Amino acid sequence: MPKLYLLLGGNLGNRTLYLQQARETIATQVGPIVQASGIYETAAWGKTDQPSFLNQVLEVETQLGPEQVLQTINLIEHELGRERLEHWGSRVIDIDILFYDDLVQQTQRLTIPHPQLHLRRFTLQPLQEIAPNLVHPMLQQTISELLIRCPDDLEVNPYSYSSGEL
Ligand SMILES: Nc1ncnc2c1ncn2[C@@H]1O[C@H](COP(=O)(O)OP(=O)(O)OP(=O)(O)O)[C@@H](O)[C@H]1O
Ligand SMILES: Nc1nc2c(c(=O)[nH]1)N=C(CO)CN2
Repeated sequence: MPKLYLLLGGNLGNRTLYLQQARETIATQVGPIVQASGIYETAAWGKTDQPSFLNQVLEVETQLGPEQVLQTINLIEHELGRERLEHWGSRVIDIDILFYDDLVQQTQRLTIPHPQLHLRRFTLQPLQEIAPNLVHPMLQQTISELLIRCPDDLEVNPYSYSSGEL
């Protein structure tokens, strides 16, 4: 079954509760979560004048194709109250597709692997926890290697491990 890596993030409201609700909905609508990283508190990247985020990475087994995954996670974001206000702005929940097996796809709607994952410590740190030896299919480097070379030095701190348990 295809293996999918998702990044969850949010910096508004009850951040742990939104992550928990996202995990529960993903498990029923996308597929079983086979690994979950701990939850990290991370300084806002890109647009820095906003509250810090909680981020977590999930490995999910799914029978959905990539476009169906995108449709489903957009619906979950909508159900949980996500409003698209501004690019890189504050949000209650954001769900990004990081990898879908070894697929490389660039269309207007969907880019896999996520085009900026190698530039974002808030993504690489939780990803490294559950998939250190995963090889990026375009960059041909492992997640551990990408993390060492990541130019971003924003703070990424462990926040909660118990909530990351399955
Ligand atoms: N790998 C991907 N995962 C999720 N959405 C993607 C991906 N590639 C392209 N998209 C497109 O991006 C849109 C969502 O953009 P969104 O508003 O979440 O961007 P953002 O979270 O502000 O920024 P970023 O994508 O840089 O994290 C989706 O509707 C989708 O069509
Ligand atoms: N720390 C952190 N910063 C961000 C995040 C995020 O999830 N975590 N998401 C963004 C838009 O996708 C922009 N900036």
